[in-house]
Amino acid sequence: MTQPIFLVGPRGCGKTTVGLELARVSQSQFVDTDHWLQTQARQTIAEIVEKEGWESFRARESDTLEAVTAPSTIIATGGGIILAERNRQFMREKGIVIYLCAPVSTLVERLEAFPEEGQRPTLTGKPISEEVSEILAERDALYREAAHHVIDAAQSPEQVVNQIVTALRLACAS
Ligand SMILES: Nc1ncnc2c1ncn2[C@@H]1O[C@H](COP(=O)(O)OP(=O)(O)OP(=O)(O)O)[C@@H](O)[C@H]1O
Ligand SMILES: O=C(O)C1=C[C@@H](O)[C@@H](O)[C@H](O)C1
Ligand SMILES: [Mg+2]
Repeated sequence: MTQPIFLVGPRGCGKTTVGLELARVSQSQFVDTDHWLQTQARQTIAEIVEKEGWESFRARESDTLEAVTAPSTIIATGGGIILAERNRQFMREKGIVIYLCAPVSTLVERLEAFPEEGQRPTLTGKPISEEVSEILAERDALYREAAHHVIDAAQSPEQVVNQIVTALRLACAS
């Protein structure tokens, strides 16, 4: 399969972790929009947001999505990529979109263990569990709208990868 694969979902659902493993087993390229953008800008997301605001970050993120999209590539996206209709449409048209879906408790547990504040500045100013719950409630429908497949991301990275491989094989066969 040469179409790009886009992994979408909230912070901590495992897009980067699972994407790296999926690229390894499928012998594909891997790119992470958050990492790519921060390398190009030579700034963290927290710095960009502090200096330029969220709107500017979102514009950079949409440009990044288009710049990194290529055949045989697994693309781990930022948690808010689905906010722009342009991005949802672009991903659905150009490749296969996979929503890594996990409950709030799992996301909070992972984010508390690995906060990575430079990449994940607060979105609401609220405590982490409140923020995750509020943001997921706002975005779940958008992740589903963008996705061709919804995968249970509460399992181990290897199990999540296996589910994705199975979903893609089944989709190919049908
Ligand atoms: N399936 C998993 N099982 C257990 N731990 C996981 C799993 N997936 C990710 N993690 C852990 O949770 C943390 C967050 O994962 P990751 O950075 O991959 O999420 P993300 O979806 O890329 O988040 P962001 O949107 O902020 O980039 C990581 O430190 C990782 O070790
Ligand atoms: O959920 C979000 O809106 C974000 C998630 C991260 O991946 C980064 O893209 C950024 O911190 C915004
Ligand atoms: Mg990530």
